[in-house]
Amino acid sequence: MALFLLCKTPTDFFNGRKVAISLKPAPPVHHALRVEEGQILKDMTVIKAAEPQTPGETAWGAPLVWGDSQKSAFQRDKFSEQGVSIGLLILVVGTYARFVRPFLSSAEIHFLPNQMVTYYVFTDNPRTLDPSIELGPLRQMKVLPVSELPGWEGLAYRRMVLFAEAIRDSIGKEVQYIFYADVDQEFVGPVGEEILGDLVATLHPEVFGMPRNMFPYEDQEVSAACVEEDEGDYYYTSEFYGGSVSQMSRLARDCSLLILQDQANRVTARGLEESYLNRYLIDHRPTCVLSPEYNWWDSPLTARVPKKRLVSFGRQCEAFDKEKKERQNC
Ligand SMILES: CC(=O)N[C@H]1[C@@H](OP(=O)(O)OP(=O)(O)OC[C@H]2O[C@@H](n3ccc(=O)[nH]c3=O)[C@H](O)[C@@H]2O)O[C@H](CO)[C@H](O)[C@@H]1O
Ligand SMILES: [Mn+2]
Repeated sequence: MALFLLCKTPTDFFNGRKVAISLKPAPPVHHALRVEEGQILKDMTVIKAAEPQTPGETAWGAPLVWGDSQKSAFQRDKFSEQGVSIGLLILVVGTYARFVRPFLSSAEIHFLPNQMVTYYVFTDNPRTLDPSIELGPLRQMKVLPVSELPGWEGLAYRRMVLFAEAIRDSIGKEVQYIFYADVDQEFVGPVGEEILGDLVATLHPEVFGMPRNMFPYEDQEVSAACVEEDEGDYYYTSEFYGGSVSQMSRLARDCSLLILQDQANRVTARGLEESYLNRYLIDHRPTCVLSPEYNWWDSPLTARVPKKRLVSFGRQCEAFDKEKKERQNC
């Protein structure tokens, strides 16, 4: 069954939206692949089961990081001697305010606990952070007010621009490394210095282990995010990525240009920001690839991992059926 088509032949792969001017939440990958809830395509299960579980390196020689590997332990030792400063960017707008406290509390415990971390909270409502959250001695928080981002549509178009400007104007002068994380997640296991690198991207847990022709890259040729059939090594998640200041500055700037180009042409990539990020990461291969331990949720397609470290509750909810969504207050 051909589940993926070329840029030249736009299809209804993602809900029949050739040109989606009004934005709709991106469908979970198992929906995009037409897998019914709880029912996995038999051949796909075989393909996924046959994949090596914890490869240590990418085809281009970048480390593929599993937190409990020896290489990761070595990397942690190396950095623990020198000390680094890291900025963690989160966006908290509208109803997503409900996620910020659990997110930050979990980051205090698990996210680079022995390093200098500054949380940069982009929010339309700084009061969300009252009363202030108690932070560890090496940690601080900076609130960056954002305005006029009505709904997801405004956010999706403006988010990368916001980051690019903030990195250029302030953040870039204050820290050595910058990570972005979706706020609808929680750290549930240690995330240490093994994640540090120049350009760091995380493998999408539902796509990891699938053959290349199943990757849900953008396929509309009119989109700046379009990926040709012979391109692409991995499909990355948009929920967690990072790198050095210069690399993150370039990533945010270039992705925002791709997004603005599509906006001008009244086109939207079907996977929204994830599509633009994947396009960028094909043109600029990551120097460090994080395994799905660093972006995990439970769904029929999710790869099994030795340890869960960062779990997406937002995407977890999307993977539930209607009844479970109600039970879990999604
Ligand atoms: C908005 C959107 O398309 N979400 C869909 C997208 O999740 P995603 O995980 O790609 O997006 P998301 O809903 O988590 O939004 C990304 C991030 O933007 C911020 N944010 C977003 C919206 C908002 O009203 N306020 C706010 O602060 C927040 O930090 C959030 O974590 O793909 C999922 C499947 O894989 C589901 O289909 C989600 O419904
Ligand atoms: Mn999310």
